[in-house]
Amino acid sequence: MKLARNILLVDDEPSWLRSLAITLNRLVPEAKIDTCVDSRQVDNRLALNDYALVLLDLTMPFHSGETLLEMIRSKSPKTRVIIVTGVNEVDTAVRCIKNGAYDYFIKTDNVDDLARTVRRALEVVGLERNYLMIKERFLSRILHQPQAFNNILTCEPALLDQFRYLEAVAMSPEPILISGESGTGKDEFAKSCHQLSCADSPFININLAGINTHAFELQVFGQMTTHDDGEVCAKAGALHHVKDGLLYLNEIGSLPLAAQAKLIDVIEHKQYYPVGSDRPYPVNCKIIASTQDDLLSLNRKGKFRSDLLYRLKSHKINLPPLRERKLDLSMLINHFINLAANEMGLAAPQQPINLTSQLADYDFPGNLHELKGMVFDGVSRSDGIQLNITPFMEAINEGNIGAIKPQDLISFPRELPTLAEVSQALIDEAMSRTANNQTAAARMLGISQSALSRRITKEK
Ligand SMILES: Nc1ncnc2c1ncn2[C@@H]1O[C@H](COP(=O)(O)OP(=O)(O)OP(=O)(O)O)[C@@H](O)[C@H]1O
Repeated sequence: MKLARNILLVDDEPSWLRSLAITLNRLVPEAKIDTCVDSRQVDNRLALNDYALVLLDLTMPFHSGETLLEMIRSKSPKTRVIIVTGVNEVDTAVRCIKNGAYDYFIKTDNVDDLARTVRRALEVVGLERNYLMIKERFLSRILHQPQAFNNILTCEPALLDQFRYLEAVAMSPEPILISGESGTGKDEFAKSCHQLSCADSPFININLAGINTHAFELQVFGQMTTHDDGEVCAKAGALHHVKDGLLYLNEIGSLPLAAQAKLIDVIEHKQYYPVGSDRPYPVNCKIIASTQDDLLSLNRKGKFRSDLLYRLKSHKINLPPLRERKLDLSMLINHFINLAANEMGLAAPQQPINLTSQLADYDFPGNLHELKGMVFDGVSRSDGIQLNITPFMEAINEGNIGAIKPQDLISFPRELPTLAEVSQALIDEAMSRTANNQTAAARMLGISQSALSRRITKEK
């Protein structure tokens, strides 16, 4: 399911139908509008199309609006009906609402009010359908399109759960937020979502790290420039190019506050204005954002808007770091060995049997980026038979140096010095390293300057 936006206008007056379609196209640009002038065709049109909303006249030849209302409510209960009629009778209006109409408008009513109601009804239908679909899919616990996850190898139950969740929410009109450290597979998840929701449409990835508001607007919204001679030059942005595909906004935590306000407008109103234009254009794409930052803590520091945070969090995927996915290690190493060997035109070397146990305590701060780099390095240095493990050992050793405590580096003579001697030696060393600056020496030794001064005086 995409956004609920298909509307059928039913009225026996062709000129009214035409003008209503034009007005709604202008005021609710995200809607896709069909018209039907013959009440006998309504049943057929509903069977062929999945309409979110029907705007229905009451008095028509062949079938009255009230008969059609009853038929639509029983045959297409997920379709909402708004009565738009010249009949200004309270009794009729009450009867229609009781029989399931979403709202009732008189043709002379303000058309802006009608447009607002149409937009609200589309949102209600979208949310209802979305909720039902997520519930059905998530409860089934079966992956319907496992091929969408072909590039994400895992046997970790926590990640397999995320596959099911992504499949359930991929068609939702709400945005998805993917969070996780660098290299945990956020881009791969966004690509899987593209496969699941709109594989035949474009996938556009925009990295927001370091972007300013103007650059964001130009890149995402595009620009219209009117020259002095009246000629208009248009430079399309990502929202135009992506059409009904997927827009992936990478590093959303880096977006400046002013640009966040523009983005929330896009998500809320499903429309955007190119720079220099006051004409709204509809947004038809799916939006995924990703972050390495803790957006809640950025929000507390006033660097991330609450409204954007809560809209993005409607569907949230959190990817665990590689250090919490050690079950996957061996499989990922083999996968990257094959990738590397393929790319370098070499025979794929074997993974040493004990490699993963040697890596058991290594944290992989760079996650899969780091593992991939190590394996590629190991393949390029290998003899074609066994993977060269030098890059892994270098990383483990570098990691261990960081973990060494100062006391591990001290070596003692056979006969131990007294505490007083060690204390004096430490003070002398600190004073000599700091050119007799007591404040700096005290900081080095972890005591106050007055405490150091007392000790020095006592020694004298
Ligand atoms: N489960 C996986 N199986 C196989 N390859 C993977 C898996 N997850 C990620 N990769 C690969 O690891 C590398 C890093 O993944 P990816 O770029 O998706 O991470 P990221 O979280 O988006 O990183 P960054 O925050 O730096 O953009 C990529 O080459 C990707 O193809």
